[in-house]
Amino acid sequence: MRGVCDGPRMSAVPVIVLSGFLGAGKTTMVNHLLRSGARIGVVVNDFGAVSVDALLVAGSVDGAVRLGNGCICCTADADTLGDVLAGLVSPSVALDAIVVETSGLAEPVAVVRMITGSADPRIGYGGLVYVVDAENVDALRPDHPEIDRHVAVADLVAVSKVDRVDDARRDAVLAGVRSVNPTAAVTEVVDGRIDPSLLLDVPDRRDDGPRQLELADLLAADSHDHSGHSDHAHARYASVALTAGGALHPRRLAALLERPPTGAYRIKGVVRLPGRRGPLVVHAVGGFVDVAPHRGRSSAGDLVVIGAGMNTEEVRAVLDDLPVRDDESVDGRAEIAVTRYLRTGEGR
Ligand SMILES: Nc1nc2c(ncn2[C@@H]2O[C@H](COP(=O)(O)OP(=O)(O)OP(=O)(O)O)[C@@H](O)[C@H]2O)c(=O)[nH]1
Repeated sequence: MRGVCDGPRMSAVPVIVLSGFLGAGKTTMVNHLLRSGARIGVVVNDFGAVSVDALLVAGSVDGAVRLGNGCICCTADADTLGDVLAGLVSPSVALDAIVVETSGLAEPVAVVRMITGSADPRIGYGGLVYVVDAENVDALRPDHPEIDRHVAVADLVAVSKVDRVDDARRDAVLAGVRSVNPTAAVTEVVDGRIDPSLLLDVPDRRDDGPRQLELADLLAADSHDHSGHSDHAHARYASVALTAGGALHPRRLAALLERPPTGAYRIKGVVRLPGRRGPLVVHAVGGFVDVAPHRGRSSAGDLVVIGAGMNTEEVRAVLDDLPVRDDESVDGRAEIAVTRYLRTGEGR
């Protein structure tokens, strides 16, 4: 899958918002992502309070801001979040993704709006991940209606602590999530072990040459001690790819990007449109679409849908229907369905 979107605009750093009620398992998941080999910036959006999470996440280095593997951890309140993000997306920091962990009490939608509304081309939207605590969610719901409200707007719901409930309870929680949000990607996690590839492009840095033992290595070694539930770790993660030699139909492509299939979390690709000279990089999370001219070397024609709980046959059918058919003519105005998502000044 790597190499599909190697163009410069894909250097827009995806900013993932990670939310969930107090104690749901957000920090545990952040720690797991930090072990993935990707360079991840962690922003703890604690609205002013000194954050215990920041210390936990960075705990192995005495609360230092820059982690040994190049990851960065910092705190930001609503007013400073934009500034913090602007600093983190600078090319010199070279992050693969940023995770903004909102405090359990914060309103994640406000953070999402800030990211999707950002005019900074280096900031991309990486989706809203909401952690639901399988063990405690039923007891919390009556007094905390915001839980269902947040589940309803999430792009991915991670149901945590499934190791602490029986199958019937787990299924009931999953059904409850689906009733509130029928289209989100939904996955179960134990000890935060979500597949990082579901959320971000994990680079293969094995060829980076000799290097010192870093924090990520130590954390990875440590994680092996807790791998009793590894069967769950990659459960339900799926990707479906289309390799198309020719152009895709702009309206059908736009429909896919704007209304991703049930269970899809993100869609990315390098595509051609009929009559348009250069290929385009497309990227969508939760119906938030980003399009840019493709200037990288990888050839156009690949599109990947990544999700959890998808009906992969249905997704395959949607993808197979995208290429312009031989007997089909596409009028020149159709491409606006996709190119309207080009940011200003990007060759609309
Ligand atoms: N058994 C079990 N425990 C878990 C799991 N995920 C997290 N925990 C534990 O639950 C507790 C809370 O996890 P955190 O990751 O700190 O939760 P949080 O959402 O960051 O909490 P706040 O920052 O207080 O909002 C910790 O003791 C974790 O070890 C899981 O899947 N299974």
